[in-house]
Amino acid sequence: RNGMGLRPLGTSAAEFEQDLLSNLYYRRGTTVESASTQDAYETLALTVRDRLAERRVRTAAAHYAANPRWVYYLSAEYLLGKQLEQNMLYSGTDRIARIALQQLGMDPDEVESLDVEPGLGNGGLGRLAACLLDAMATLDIPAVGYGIRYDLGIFKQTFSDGAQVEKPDDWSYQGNPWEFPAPDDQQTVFFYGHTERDEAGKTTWIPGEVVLGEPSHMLVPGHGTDTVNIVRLWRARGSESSFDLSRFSAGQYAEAVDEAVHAENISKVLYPDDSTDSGRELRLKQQYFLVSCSLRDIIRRFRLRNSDWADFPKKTVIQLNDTHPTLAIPELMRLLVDEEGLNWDLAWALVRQTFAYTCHTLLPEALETWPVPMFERLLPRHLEIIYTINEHFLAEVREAFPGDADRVRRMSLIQEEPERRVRMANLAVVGTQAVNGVAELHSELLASTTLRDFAELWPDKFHNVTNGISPRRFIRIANPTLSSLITEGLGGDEWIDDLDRLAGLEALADDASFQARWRAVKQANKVRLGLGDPDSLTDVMIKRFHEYKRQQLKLLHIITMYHRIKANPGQAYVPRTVLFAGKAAPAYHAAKHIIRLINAVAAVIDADPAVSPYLKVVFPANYNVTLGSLIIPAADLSEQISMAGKEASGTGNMKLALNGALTIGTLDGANIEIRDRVGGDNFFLFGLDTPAAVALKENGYRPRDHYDRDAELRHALDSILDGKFLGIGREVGESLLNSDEYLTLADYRAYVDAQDEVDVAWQDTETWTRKSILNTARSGFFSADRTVRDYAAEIWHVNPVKVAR
Ligand SMILES: CCc1ccc([C@H](C)CC(=O)N[C@@H]2O[C@H](CO)[C@@H](O)[C@H](O)[C@H]2O)cc1
Repeated sequence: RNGMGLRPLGTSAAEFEQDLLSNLYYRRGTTVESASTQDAYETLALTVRDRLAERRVRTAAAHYAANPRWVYYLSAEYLLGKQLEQNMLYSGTDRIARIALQQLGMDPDEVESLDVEPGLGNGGLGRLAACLLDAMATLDIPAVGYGIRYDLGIFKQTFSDGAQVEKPDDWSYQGNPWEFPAPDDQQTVFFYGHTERDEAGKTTWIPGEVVLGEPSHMLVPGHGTDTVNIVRLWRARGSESSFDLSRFSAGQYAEAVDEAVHAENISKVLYPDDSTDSGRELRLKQQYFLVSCSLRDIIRRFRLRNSDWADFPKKTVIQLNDTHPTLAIPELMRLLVDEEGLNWDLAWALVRQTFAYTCHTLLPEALETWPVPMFERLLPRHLEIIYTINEHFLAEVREAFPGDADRVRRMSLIQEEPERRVRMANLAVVGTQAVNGVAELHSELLASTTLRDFAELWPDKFHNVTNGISPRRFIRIANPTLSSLITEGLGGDEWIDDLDRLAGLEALADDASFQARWRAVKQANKVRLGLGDPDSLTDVMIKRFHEYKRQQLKLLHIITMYHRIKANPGQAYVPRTVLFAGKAAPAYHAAKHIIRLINAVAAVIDADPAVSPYLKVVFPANYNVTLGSLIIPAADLSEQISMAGKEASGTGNMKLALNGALTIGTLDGANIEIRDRVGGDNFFLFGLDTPAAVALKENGYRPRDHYDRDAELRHALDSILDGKFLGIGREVGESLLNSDEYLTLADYRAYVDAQDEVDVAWQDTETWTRKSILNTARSGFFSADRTVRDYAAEIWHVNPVKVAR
């Protein structure tokens, strides 16, 4: 019997098979003979889940006993990826599970193919949240992730005539075996209504709408340890009384369920924007729903072992993943002052010590602000609290910068002109003890531009924590063949949880046989991907579509190659497969025009026998964690070509370098730190850096100048404008020629020249392989474990709690 008084779950294939059978009979209610593949999948999932749940129980016991300082990660998005393969690896059941399934006459691959990816995020921010949760558990840090359990995740992308088409992603319509619903922990959330003050000055919020938040959690296992943390996702429900029986019996069926449907709409769908503030009221409702449910749950957990509010910040650090959960600041003030009766100053001191804020963008349009009238209607009490916070804060600003009215106007939590709006980024900075950017350049630019006023007032509040990625997800699971070659080369697999050990590969970078096997692994991964000629240079650009990321620049290079090959058919060319993948926000038309043009160019090249032997453009639909895990191991060249000063960090750049791809990139985001660590010889750098880009924009940038003086560029743009590609792309061509906000034409020549260097380098196979091995060997820094260690040391001040076996 283990510490929980239970017979420990077996580790042999026979014992696993036993558990499979009992789960098939007792939890799935069927037999081997009549079991469907879905039955087999659910049963397998439950059997694997049990082994992690066993650790979860021991983790909860250890955390309860330790009464530690907790990290609560509040995020509107989590891109967790498929769970089965990960949970089999972490529970050490991947081998025995396959044997047991075969024993029962089931095909493991067929069963595993039913695992679904919960697409509860848009891109970088959502995936980073998942990588950090994985690292926190692996480092034995007591932590809980809080989020929203959207019924519909990020839309499914298909193409029709090359144009993006969005379809709803009902990811859990077959159910989700990886979650534990906990309706008993439901919370009550208020909206609308008004506030009343009694003679003692105590404020009460009389809501106009009441909604229930029902949680379910998924296990977040650590790798190589027994810690199993959780991510708790809230789903909105109508209150008991929301079903109107009288209307129903009057035959008004729709009206009868109206209130319930209205409530459930709050967690119905993820907003598919990843850098433009939609400003929709439902989005604000989602954000408040998330923070209200989560804070009540955090306080419930605090009270299990503590009773003095003064201990709250000692036992609790809440990380705000961008501004989306910033309402947590006024909400905790409301709970402490209105419900717990603390005085304002004490409550404010506790709140500021409790929260920390990570900013993930530099784009002004991505910084959320909410119209005061909408805010007042939906959250009347919170607006009052924000006004009071602002009053105290602006007094502090006036004190520190007497007579500087402009600064007061810039720093105020309320934008006054042209309309009154609540500035969520300002509130996030004022209400937290720490603010960080996600790469060195980003953090510098935050302190010197976007949040400059605040950095001048509170310089010590500003930190940098460079992003990282889970080595478990993005090399051990995504690239098992490279992982076993590395394990062999290093004489052990400790590197997976201690990524700096990859440095040991440097000694093998020139070893001919190791090189040959390194190339063979990449080749096999290309064959596995099955998109384009495996012998060609696989040139990969995988990320959300946005003009600052400059997929349009990659497109100009493709068209230039096309023209060169057409113009000089006899010449030898490095065969290249250019792979795009990524979604555009449905309302982002400029990005969707670029997608359509890419597919048109791909079709024209594919149909051209003079070019297609040397150049192929592929664009697999519906980019997500699963597709990324297939593409990344097959990549030779990683496109990180954003306009300098625009990409906060990037994390795809780290995943591709870790898997041996060479980067062609600008001095932007984490590209700079990747180049510093892998070495300038092993990175293709080009383009304007941030100061040069800013200067060019300030001195009246004229894209047409580049068009006029660069023949290849002019030829490429003219072919777009003349409709040479199925008549598609005029909007793209005109916006480049007339506005080109992200300096695409200014960087064109340097980029094309750098790509020519790539072609030359590719032909020196040994040197290319050496550079590839060195990229992997020097990527240890970009482990999410290092990122979490930085957060823990600089911002969270938390310690690991070991879970006894
Ligand atoms: C209001 C709409 C909205 C939604 C999401 C966002 C995210 C912050 C966008 C995002 O995913 N940012 C990316 O975050 C990554 C993780 O830190 C960085 O690596 C990327 O550079 C950054 O673009 C902004 C605005």
